[in-house]
Amino acid sequence: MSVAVIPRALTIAGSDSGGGAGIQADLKTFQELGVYGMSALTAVTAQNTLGVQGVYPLSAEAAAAQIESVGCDLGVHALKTGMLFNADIISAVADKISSFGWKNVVVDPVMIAKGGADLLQAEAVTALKRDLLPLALIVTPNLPEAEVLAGMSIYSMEDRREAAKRIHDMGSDFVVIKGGHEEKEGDQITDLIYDGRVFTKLLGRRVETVHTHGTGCTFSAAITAGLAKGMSEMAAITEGRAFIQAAIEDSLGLGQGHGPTNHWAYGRRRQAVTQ
Ligand SMILES: Nc1ncnc2c1ncn2[C@@H]1O[C@H](COP(=O)(O)OP(=O)(O)OP(=O)(O)O)[C@@H](O)[C@H]1O
Ligand SMILES: Cc1ncc(CO)c(N)n1
Repeated sequence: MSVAVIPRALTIAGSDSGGGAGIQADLKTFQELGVYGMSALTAVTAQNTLGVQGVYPLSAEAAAAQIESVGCDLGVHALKTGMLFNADIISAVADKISSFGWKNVVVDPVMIAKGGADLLQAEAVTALKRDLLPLALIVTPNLPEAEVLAGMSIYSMEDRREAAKRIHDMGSDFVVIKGGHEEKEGDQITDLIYDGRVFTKLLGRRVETVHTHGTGCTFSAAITAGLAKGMSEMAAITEGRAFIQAAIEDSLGLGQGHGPTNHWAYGRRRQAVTQ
């Protein structure tokens, strides 16, 4: 009798005490998508729907030790990185990914929280580009992050394509430039995917809401879960988009500011369809 393999995914990211972003969002998403979740913490944040009240980074050694513990025992089918905060942590994370030889690597290049707090030190961008992007299978910048990585302003779809090409040249096989920060024009949001050959637009319905805390974390975690289950990159990205769309549409209305999305929504909708 064969024993079913349990898909396992690791998130290397910061803690959001409010539970809507960071490792909390990632682990909820992994769980909802049938993937066993593991975590390596890089920083603790005191955070809620109103903003970030404090950032307490861990040492690079602590981050590396957690990755080693997970990698040498439980095994990792796919991983994502989120908030990495400084260049030392980035280098330590990149070293561990290389030494384990992990290929299903999703890099969410988290830089600034929606309220404006720095989640990555400015001087760490060089380390991100030099050490981590060459190891990425998929990188998922939002528009401001794509501008920083590509070193250009983005106004048009043509600019987005140029930025995607530049970021692809840094070593990631797939680049997904997310459209959540688009100027509001019309009722659609475009995520642009580039695989080094073809541009694909993923169109989604724009939801008018303030509850978009942790959308990028949740989206990249859903993609990672798909990869851990053996899905192709495009299938994982497409399911990730459906997961975050449902999570935004059915948001929970918690907190006094930018509230979390609903990590149950996608699974509940699928259950409703099969009943
Ligand atoms: N109002 C919205 N309606 C529908 N989809 C949205 C909305 N806002 C964001 N999205 C989708 O959510 C995903 C994440 O995009 P976004 O640009 O918000 O990421 P982010 O800025 O990195 O998020 P965060 O920093 O809060 O984690 C993308 O697939 C995007 O299209
Ligand atoms: C810990 C953490 N990671 C990422 C984000 C970006 O949403 C956040 N707000 N907090």
